Amino acid sequence: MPLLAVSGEVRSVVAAFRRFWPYTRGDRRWLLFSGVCAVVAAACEVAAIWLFGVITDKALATRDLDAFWTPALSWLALAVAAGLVSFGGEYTTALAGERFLLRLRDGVFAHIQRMSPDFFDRRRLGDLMARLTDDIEAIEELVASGLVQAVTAAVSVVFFAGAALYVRWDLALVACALVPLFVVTAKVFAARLHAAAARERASNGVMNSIVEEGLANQALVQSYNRQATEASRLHREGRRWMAAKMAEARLTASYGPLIEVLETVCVLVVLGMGAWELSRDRLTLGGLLAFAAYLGYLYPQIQALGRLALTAGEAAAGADRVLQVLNTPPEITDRPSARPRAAGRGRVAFDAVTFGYPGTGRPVLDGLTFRTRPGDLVLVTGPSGSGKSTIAKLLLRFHDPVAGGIRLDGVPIHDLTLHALRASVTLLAQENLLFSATVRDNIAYGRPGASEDDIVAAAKAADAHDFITALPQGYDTPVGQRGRLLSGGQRQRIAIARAMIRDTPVLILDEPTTGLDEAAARRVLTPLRRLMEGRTTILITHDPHLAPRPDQVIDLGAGAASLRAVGDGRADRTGPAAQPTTSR
Ligand SMILES: Nc1ncnc2c1ncn2[C@@H]1O[C@H](COP(=O)(O)OP(=O)(O)OP(=O)(O)O)[C@@H](O)[C@H]1O
Repeated sequence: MPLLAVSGEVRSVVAAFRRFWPYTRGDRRWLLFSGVCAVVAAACEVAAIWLFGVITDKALATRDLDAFWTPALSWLALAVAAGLVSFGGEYTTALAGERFLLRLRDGVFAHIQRMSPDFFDRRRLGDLMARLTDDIEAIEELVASGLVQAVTAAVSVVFFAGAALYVRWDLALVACALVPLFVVTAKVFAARLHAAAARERASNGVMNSIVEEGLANQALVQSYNRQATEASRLHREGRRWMAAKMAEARLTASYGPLIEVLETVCVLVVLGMGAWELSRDRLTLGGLLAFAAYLGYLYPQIQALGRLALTAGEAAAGADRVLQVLNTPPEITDRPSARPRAAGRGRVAFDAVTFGYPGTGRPVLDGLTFRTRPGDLVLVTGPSGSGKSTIAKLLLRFHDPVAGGIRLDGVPIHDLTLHALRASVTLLAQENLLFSATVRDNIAYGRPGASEDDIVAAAKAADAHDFITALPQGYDTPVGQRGRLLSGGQRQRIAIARAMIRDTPVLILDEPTTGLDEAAARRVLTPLRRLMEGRTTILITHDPHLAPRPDQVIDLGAGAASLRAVGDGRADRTGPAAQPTTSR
């Protein structure tokens, strides 16, 4: 922003500009077109003011009506032309701005989707959502429409100042001598506004989180009678947000009047000098009026530049928050040499895998080794917190082991692209979430483009077809937020159908009967067994009934992995602290 000297928030604005400018690619010609429109509109205004001076001197002062028509009609033509280019400029600015926003939101969302689930577990969803919506809009105000407004204001300043200089350079210099006052005022205000906006943005994120968490957990809130607590949490944060908003309002509200007083001082000084010149016959009345009109147009443009500096300060606060996300690299990425290999038959091998969650200092898995044949059933047991689900997260590469390696069909999993790896493994998690869509959409989520016959066949195999057809709209019934309009057992059977249609060689079942009562758990057993048929299955469970005849048992008891190979003894080794036990 031209009105700001180099300072903290200018660096922030420049950094944001540099980082986000590439997102304007494809729309720069529209931005350029908007800029050209702004120049033409400003030129039309300058010419119109000149015509106003001509009318005053040639028609009004001389009372000559004949001299009125030509400049008046020219003025009208200029007004129409200015109107048309203004429309074109504003429309293309909006178009470029909205397309910029679309691209930026897509880019940030794509980046966020590459983060491992741990990233989300450590952050508040509502805050991330605020970054993806409000904060991104603030950036648009800086980079796309902000830029066009800055160019418009800057060009207008040059034109009006040039015209004023042309009419009376000495008066114009006096008028311009007061401009630094505007600059200093804008700078002081922008710095303070940046700080207030940063508080406001952060508070907005927290408020969003409180609303999101409160609404997502309404059943818990109501059953624990905690409505008042939730309301007061929101109220407290709302007050903080209000205080920051009021600080912003105080600054913007006092900036306008202050600038107006400065402007009035400038205009009065110039008019005083003009009156002096007029009395000495060194200036015509039309000349003075045109000169005053140029100033009347010039100062608001300087004001607009100042205001843009304030907006830029606010936008930079939003940009900082988006940059925090964009500058966090995904923990797990494809190696350049990773290949999108086709899925094999599902041989899984863990070789001396050691892993601990970052910042916990203690390994959850310590030298875990096991191997499966295609189609094997591996039962993983152990007390709560012993690392059973961690095995699933490592196989899906939500995290990478600290030591040791994991192979799928003989290929180290980090030599596969994440897409290829995950296309070979299906996870049926403890808490099976459905999307807020229809039953059909939720099943088809397992394989986009699945045919109606495939969907029905998967639902039948999951023993879900009967209850689905009994629903009011059958396969078109909406399942509600997170599938909450269905029972736990029904949700689970739809999740089984979804896994069924995905049809991958490796399957991970993480406590698939958690949260189901005995009858519901029994009902999912048959479809679960159907799902496991012919796939390498890693079954994490406390319930041995789920897998009466496993090929291997991994017992992650009390910090030590004990591995029991059932059959041909493919279990090679256990964690260092454990002794392998082979049974049967
Ligand atoms: N994202 C994480 N960050 C830090 N620690 C974690 C994370 N996820 C799990 N842990 C810790 O790692 C340990 C193993 O967790 P894991 O979920 O694998 O246990 P589990 O055996 O599946 O437990 P449960 O039977 O209760 O589901 C736990 O002590 C847990 O606190």
